[in-house]
Amino acid sequence: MNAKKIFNSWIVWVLLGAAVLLIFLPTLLGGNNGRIDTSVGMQLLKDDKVSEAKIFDGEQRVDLTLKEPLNVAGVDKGKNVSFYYSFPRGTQVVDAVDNANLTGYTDQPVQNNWFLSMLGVLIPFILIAGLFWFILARSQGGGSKVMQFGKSRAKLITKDMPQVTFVDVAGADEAVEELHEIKEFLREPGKFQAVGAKIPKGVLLYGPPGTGKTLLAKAVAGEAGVPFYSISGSDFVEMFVGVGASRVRDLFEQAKTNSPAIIFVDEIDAVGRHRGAGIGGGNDEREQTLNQLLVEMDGFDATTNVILIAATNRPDVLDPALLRPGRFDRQIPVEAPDMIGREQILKVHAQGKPMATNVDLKAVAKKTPGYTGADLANVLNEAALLTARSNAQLIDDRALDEAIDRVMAGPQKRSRLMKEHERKITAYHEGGHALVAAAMRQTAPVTKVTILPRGRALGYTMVVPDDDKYSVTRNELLDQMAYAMGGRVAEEIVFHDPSTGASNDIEKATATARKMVTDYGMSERVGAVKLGSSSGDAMYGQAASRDYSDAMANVVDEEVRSLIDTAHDEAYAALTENRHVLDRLALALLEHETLNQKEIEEIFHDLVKRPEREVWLSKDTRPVHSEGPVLSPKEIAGQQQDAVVIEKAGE
Ligand SMILES: Nc1ncnc2c1ncn2[C@@H]1O[C@H](COP(=O)(O)OP(=O)(O)OP(=O)(O)O)[C@@H](O)[C@H]1O
Ligand SMILES: [Zn+2]
Repeated sequence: MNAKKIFNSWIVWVLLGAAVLLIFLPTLLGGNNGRIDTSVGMQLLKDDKVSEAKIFDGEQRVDLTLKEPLNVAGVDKGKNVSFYYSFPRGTQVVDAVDNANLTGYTDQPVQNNWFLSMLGVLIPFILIAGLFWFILARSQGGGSKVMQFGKSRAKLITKDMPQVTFVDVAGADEAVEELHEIKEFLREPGKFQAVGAKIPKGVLLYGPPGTGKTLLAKAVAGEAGVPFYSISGSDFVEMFVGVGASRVRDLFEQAKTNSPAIIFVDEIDAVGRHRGAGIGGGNDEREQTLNQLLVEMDGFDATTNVILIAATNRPDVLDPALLRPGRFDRQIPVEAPDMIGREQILKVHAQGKPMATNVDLKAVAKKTPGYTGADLANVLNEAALLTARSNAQLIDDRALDEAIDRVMAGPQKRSRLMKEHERKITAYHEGGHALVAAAMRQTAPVTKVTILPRGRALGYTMVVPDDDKYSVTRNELLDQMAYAMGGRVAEEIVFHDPSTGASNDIEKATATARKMVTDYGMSERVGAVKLGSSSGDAMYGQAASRDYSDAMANVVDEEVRSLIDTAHDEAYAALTENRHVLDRLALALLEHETLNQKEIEEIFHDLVKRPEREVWLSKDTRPVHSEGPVLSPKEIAGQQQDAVVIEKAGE
């Protein structure tokens, strides 16, 4: 921990001061409490000025209460009547007290309230200890807000003149298009003001992490050539009330004096959460910050020329007040890129990286479904690192393949020596996934199987569709569940002793089954009903709320179980029917560790596919309607061409 930082913080000094004060307080107070000289005390007793006396044997102290207020020399106590003095050991003092004419007299032997005096000494130390504990806890909690407190705010608010432009943002054309207008406005506000056009005050970019939200915001500033002020929502959330709000004020002031400008607030959900939500109800500080933000936004007028861009992965938890017209009324989704987008992003990041001539970025894009811009940038960087490490000059396919796996699952664990039996289990497990996937009717081809451990996985099987998919059908989901169970079922069939390696598969299959029942309306017994709300604030530990009865919960559980059971049966059937293929695959895996799509297809040449499933009916009283869909114009055109070809062939 950085001690210097701690002592920079005034709050620490204040607390330390308080503790020191407390240590010396008893002494200081003692002086004021009317300590008098022994001789004076004895004289007072003699002069019959004392009404009550208390002797504390242990402390060798006598407390006196006088009959009337007295200004004793050296002790200006005004109207006080309580004094005490210390006495030397001996009977002298006791005699003096005895001889005096007192209304009350107590002799307290050695009892001397040690507990209380100990407490007086201990409390300051407890305070100091508590203080340090507090600092430690804070700094470990990742926030270390105490330490930042005294720091200049300018460091949290960064000003930048970004050089990036829209060209650097690939595969996010819709978002870029929306932002073009903002750029135009910042460049030529007069043009918009002249026709009375209202420009949005705030733009909200939302989407998964790493999709380029920050990059987009910077690109707007870069294109318009205006300063870019950025701060993260989590920086606002200070422990001291009022700091966040004043920081917001600062930020807007800075931006306004340098307008036109862009203010970028990352992770706005940290301040912009629905008020009164989260653990323990509201958080005053956060609310104040949020309110200040709203006030500042409302204060924008047509001549302000400042645009607020915010980013979040959780638009669902934002306070509705933020989304009202005149605030973040423009909301732009920034999604993970599609295949073409991925290729474009790869092209952007491949600049300045020498590639082997046979490298096909389109193929890389195809192998990386679901990867975000940040992932792809990472893939190319990893590939470059691997190339440099092996002293090669050009990045080739092998480096790219390894980089893709690395980004997905972490580096290979070559050093991990697996026992032969464990490798065999893994080979059958992964073989089981691959075989069941290939035996299903609605599943994309298996493109890779490996038993090289990587990250936390012992191996993995990759099933990648030819095209991006935006929705999934019931049969496809059932297929997915079946091949998720495939690994576990293969272990069962071959070894009669399943391992723990399947826990992740089981978790995935169960999650799919539950969604089919509660979200997708794919269970006959439950029907097309949405159960529970998915807006549960998982980040704050709230589970999705359940808005159905216990009886319905039972039905859901039964349906989930039955779906899993069916998947288990299907995997079992596929694997037992093709046991010889499974053995062949396991053997190849044990020998080569990794198999590519071509090698897998060869092994599967005599694989028996599962039959199509029966037509699914949502209810018995809704029988199969035999008419299928119409042909699309494209299909009709295709058919006519076929007919022409057949005619030609028949000539
Ligand atoms: N569409 C894209 N085109 C080019 N590069 C991209 C794209 N998306 C992301 N990147 C790369 O990923 C990096 C991280 O992206 P960025 O920080 O903008 O993501 P983000 O959406 O703001 O993520 P977070 O939500 O985690 O803040 C960028 O600096 C850039 O190198
Ligand atoms: Zn598995």
